[in-house]
Amino acid sequence: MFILVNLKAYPCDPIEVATAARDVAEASGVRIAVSPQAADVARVADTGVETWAQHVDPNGHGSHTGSTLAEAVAEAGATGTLINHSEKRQTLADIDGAVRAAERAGLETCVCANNPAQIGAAAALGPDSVAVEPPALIGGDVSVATADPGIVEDAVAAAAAVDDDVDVYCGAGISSGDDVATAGELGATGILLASGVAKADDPRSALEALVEPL
Ligand SMILES: O=C(CO)COP(=O)(O)O
Repeated sequence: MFILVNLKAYPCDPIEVATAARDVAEASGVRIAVSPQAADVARVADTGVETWAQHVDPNGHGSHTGSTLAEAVAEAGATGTLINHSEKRQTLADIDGAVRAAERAGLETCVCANNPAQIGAAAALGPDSVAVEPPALIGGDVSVATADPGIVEDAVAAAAAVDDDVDVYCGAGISSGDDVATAGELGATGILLASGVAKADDPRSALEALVEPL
């Protein structure tokens, strides 16, 4: 399983989380990445942890004030990017453009979606992975894998019907190793989580608990 820790705009110490994630990944052999604010990408990447951007815009270099350039986050050390997170929705055309921009910059891509129908549409754009995250469960205490296992299974089927090569992740409310294991049993090959680590009193212990059953 791939574990992607999205720090969103939470007031955590990104270096504390990044260092813990790097150490837990090394000790467990589980692939773990951290996705900080764009301004923190370089110093998070400097810890040695796999680092993802939270968003990139479809544009390349040019007159695009305020944009997050795929080339810039790649230059800062990111190796992947989320696109169309539930809290950073884009139009279909911009999602397509962002996937292409990320590819040009050599970034791995994960397009987020609310439900299986959107997962199918996202998979058709040819990203490396898609992630189903029901908005109502994001930031809550109940894992998507427990609250709505059918949405994970249906997302896996929707992606496979379009393109077998696109990995399917899931997220929302995931905080324990059991949640991660259950997501895997439903067919997900990775999870996205945020509050379970970014808001934990001890992010290192939270990460150790996540990988424990893997
Ligand atoms: O949005 C998410 C990850 O991208 C999920 O957030 P929570 O883990 O806080 O539910």
